[in-house]
Amino acid sequence: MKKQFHVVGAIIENEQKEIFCALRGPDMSLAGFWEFPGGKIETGETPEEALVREIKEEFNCEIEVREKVEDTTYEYEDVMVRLETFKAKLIAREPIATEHAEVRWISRDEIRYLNFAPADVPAVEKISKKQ
Ligand SMILES: Nc1nc2c([nH]c(=O)n2[C@H]2C[C@H](O)[C@@H](COP(=O)(O)OP(=O)(O)OP(=O)(O)O)O2)c(=O)[nH]1
Repeated sequence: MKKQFHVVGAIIENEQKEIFCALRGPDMSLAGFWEFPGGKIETGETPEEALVREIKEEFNCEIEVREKVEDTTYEYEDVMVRLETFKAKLIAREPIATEHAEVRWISRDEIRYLNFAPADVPAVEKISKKQ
């Protein structure tokens, strides 16, 4: 059976209504794909706790987790990923890339043109339509 990961991703919106997107680097799995920042839930954590921890670890900032946007399971060639995405607000510091190749704030009109990881596509489509 394939390995299964339960992953959380944050849809962080700024005051200009742009969304924070991160590009996976060459040393990461799914290299070259854009994603919503986040990571794997550890044992004993709620999805919201995992998201706050991952964003602090990888982007050195604090978020507050808001409502859930999407819950999708995607079967990659070697792993199954269940990705839950949540809206989130920055409450302290600006996010900075420590592991990712690049980060960008993108408008909802433009977000569909980024090459997002396949598991993220339903969430990207959902937020692209909403203004
Ligand atoms: N963080 C995040 N991961 C995602 C998204 N979409 C998606 O398929 N993934 C996948 C990539 C990874 O296989 C896994 C998340 O793992 P992680 O962010 O903890 O990454 P990692 O570098 O520790 O994982 P890995 O390279 O060891 O596989 O979920 C997304 O929007 N955000």
